Amino acid sequence: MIPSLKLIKNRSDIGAGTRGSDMGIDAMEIAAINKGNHFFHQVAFTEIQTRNEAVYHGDEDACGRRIGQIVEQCRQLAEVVCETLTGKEFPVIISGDHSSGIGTISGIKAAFPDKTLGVIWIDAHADIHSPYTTPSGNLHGMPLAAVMHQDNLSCRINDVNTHTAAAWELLKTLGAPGVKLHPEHLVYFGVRDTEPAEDKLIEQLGIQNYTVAQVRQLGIQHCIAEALERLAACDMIYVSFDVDSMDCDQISDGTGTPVPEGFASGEIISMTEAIFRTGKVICYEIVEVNPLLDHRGNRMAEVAFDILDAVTRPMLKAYTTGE
Ligand SMILES: NC(=[NH2+])NCCC[C@H](N)C(=O)O
Repeated sequence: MIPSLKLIKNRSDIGAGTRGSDMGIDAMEIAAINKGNHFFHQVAFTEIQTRNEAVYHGDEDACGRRIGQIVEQCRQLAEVVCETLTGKEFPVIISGDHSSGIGTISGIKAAFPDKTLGVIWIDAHADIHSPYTTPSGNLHGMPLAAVMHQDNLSCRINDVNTHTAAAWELLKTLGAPGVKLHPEHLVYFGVRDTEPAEDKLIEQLGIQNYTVAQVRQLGIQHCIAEALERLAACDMIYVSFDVDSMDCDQISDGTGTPVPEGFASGEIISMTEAIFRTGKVICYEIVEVNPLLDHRGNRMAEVAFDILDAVTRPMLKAYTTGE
């Protein structure tokens, strides 16, 4: 049976350095309305309470900005993701910034502690820093290190205070104890803007990244088939789509950390559809749409909505028609 889809709106932007990704959800809804598409009206949704007022507080955590509030945000998101999955629904999450990945993965592991998780992370960034290596202090650059328990201390550049260090340990244990994702069960698509500490860790852990050029040269179906082969031992797959994986020059700069030479939206759709065809995907997330930074009207949100619509349409159709 195909589970019914549950939309989780997580309007949190405090893991990013620039404000406004909390408005990405509303920008996508407006894009849908303007296209005459009733997705946001038809799909059941839950909203996660935000802590975005944290931007007004003094922040002592230079190596993990607003980390205390992000622990709470991710804890709450994890609870809702877990409830959704145990209620046999399929969570589709729209988040502000990508620190949400900690909450989502923690929720999946809370729901299925004994199952092996595979993650396909479609992003321009590796998001594998820890407070010890981050150049910015922004938590949206750290979600994968948190769930994989990778502090990467051999590349340490920061002195981390005790509050940040304690909150980081809390982030690692959200939802379920232990490592939630093993490096061999993570596959990147489109990563092209990293720092040396990330490059070293990726190499050391042997994490696979399919670059935009490789995907074009080898073909989408080939790369996805290979990626899925790598995740053959995984019982379930989470697809995390950061819109900055797309080409900011060709599509839009409506995202906090835009990067050129990325994917086209059609490529993202084909890749995601191929991943969904495995039947193993149990959760899908879109992040980092920031309409305040968009120099092309509401284009990033329009494109992000088209992708959401395309990848969820078969699921929606199946459960409304009972196929
Ligand atoms: N999810 C994102 N947009 N991440 C951007 C991270 C950028 C940079 N690596 C940092 O840690 O600050």
